[in-house]
Amino acid sequence: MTAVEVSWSEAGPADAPVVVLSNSLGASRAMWDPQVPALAERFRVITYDTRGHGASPVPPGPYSLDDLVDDVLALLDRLGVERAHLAGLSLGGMIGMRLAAREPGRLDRLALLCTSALLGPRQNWLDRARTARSEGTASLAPVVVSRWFTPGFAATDPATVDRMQAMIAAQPGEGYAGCCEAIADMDLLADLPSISAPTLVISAREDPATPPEHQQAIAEGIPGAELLTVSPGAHLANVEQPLRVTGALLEHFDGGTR
Ligand SMILES: O=C(O)CC1=CCC(=O)O1
Repeated sequence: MTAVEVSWSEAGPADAPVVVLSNSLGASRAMWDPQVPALAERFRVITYDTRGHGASPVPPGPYSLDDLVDDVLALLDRLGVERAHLAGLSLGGMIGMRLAAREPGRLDRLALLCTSALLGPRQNWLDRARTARSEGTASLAPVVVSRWFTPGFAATDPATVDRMQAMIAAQPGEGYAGCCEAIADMDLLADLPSISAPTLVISAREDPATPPEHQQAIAEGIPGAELLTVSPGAHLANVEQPLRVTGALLEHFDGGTR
């Protein structure tokens, strides 16, 4: 499939090093709102909506992970950006790993949050895709959002949970389904040893969607990768732990070590 022109925004100085933020399944680029202001003090921050999500085009699925990578590369080309840092959460991290393995020359530093290199069972993703197409994403949103936050966070900040559930329900069924099919057919385990970008892997201890052993496997597979675990936190750890996650991203993209 040819690349689509994804919808994007930018913040920060135009001449600063570029950080691209890649969203999870079911989210728009607004999921990065807790990180953008601080990152934009030092970086040109580019957020975009993965195809099938937010304001991006929704071509008929299935999509492949390589399609989603092609969209990011096309965006960088359109913006005249030769190299960038990239942070991706969940599906965004899968896109980041594949991009890092395929096009190492386009990537400086990589941050992988709450993601996986192999997320089965395949049939579950195909079933979820079918439900998204037949019943819409609103039917999936309550279960999906229950994995995004710990019960403690949901009790103290129900407004954020409601907002995130509405975000999931607003995603087009076809776009969500196409991305589920990309995950169904994804296996990045063989890509990990060839990733040369300095990589920070962020894990959330209470994440039921991509449990910490998935990030452990990624950190063991990518040469020199660093692993940071935050807690409490579930799948959308950047929202539940904004200060911790933003601080870690700033330090990593600045080239520091913890
Ligand atoms: O929605 C989920 O179950 C968790 C998830 C997998 C890939 C992604 O982006 O979110």
